[in-house]
Amino acid sequence: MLPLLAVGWSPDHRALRILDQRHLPGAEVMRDLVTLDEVIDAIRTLAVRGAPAIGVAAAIGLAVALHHESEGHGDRARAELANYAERLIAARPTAVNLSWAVNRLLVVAAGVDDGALLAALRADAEAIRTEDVAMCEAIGQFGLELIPDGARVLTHCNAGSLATAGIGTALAPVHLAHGQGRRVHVYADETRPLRQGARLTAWELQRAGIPVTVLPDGAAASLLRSGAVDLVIVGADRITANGDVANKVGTYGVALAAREHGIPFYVAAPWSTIDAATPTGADIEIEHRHADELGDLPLGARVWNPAFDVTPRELISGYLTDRGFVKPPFSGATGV
Ligand SMILES: CSC[C@@H](O)[C@@H](O)C(=O)COP(=O)(O)O
Repeated sequence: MLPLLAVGWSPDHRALRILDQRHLPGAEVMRDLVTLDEVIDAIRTLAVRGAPAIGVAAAIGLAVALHHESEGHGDRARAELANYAERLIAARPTAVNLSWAVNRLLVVAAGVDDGALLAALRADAEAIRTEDVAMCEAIGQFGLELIPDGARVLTHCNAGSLATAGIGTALAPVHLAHGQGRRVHVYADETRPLRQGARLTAWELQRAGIPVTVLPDGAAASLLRSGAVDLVIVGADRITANGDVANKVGTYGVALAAREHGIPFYVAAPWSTIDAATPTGADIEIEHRHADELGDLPLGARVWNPAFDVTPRELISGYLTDRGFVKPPFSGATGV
């Protein structure tokens, strides 16, 4: 089976290449993006999505767009750098990996002269991509102990290969366990309103030959009560200093139900998702999205459509990272 390329470079390294997730599961459409507007639009519309993937996309996209739009002149690129960085960071506010990646490139830029700027940005964007691949692999290796033969795992949203440059975060141990011949069954919450679980997680797991059952979000509590699930693993968009976790809306409800029914609830994320500068989940900016995403509604109906929610640390059994299982507080640590 060919590895999944959700985000990376075009073969000539002149463009950001993404698998446009808006077309999944129906069609596999690869797109090459070169302008800043194209990159921002792809992030906003979830053509590329998932916290680590949008960090990688922003890093490669910034390097590529600056090169393209400054026609390769470092002095012109430097004049645009701060403005491009600000616009990219504003594309989606909740996943810390986006600002983490862009700020990392700004630090690199500050350390080189104009003549070396574009090459240095490209090199660091590539380093962010390869580090993400390695972090996913490490998360998978550390997480293997959670997935014995016959494990039944519930997940919410998509924190797999489609959400990273590698084999995913929450799904990394699942992919590796399956690769070792362990039987594993995944229950994928549909994940309203954009259906990342039904469209993306189910597609990714089927492609890998891993058995998957999709359920409506509203059925997750009953499934957990039924005894059909051994553990829950989800990804994260931001983990604050005290251990609170922002992830796709609906995660909090799953965590509450898991606690009620005595089922372990794990969060898997790379170190770059830990935001030690933000004290608690209450300090996280939660992205709100357009009412259209909720489908047909009576004219004039009011809508509350947060893209993420916060799960408090008390509900989290363990934090699985590329450095192993870690415990809050994370105040001494920083992903940046
Ligand atoms: C490894 S991805 C972790 C999270 O980013 C993921 O669980 C999630 O909430 C993605 O939300 P999305 O709105 O699809 O970008």
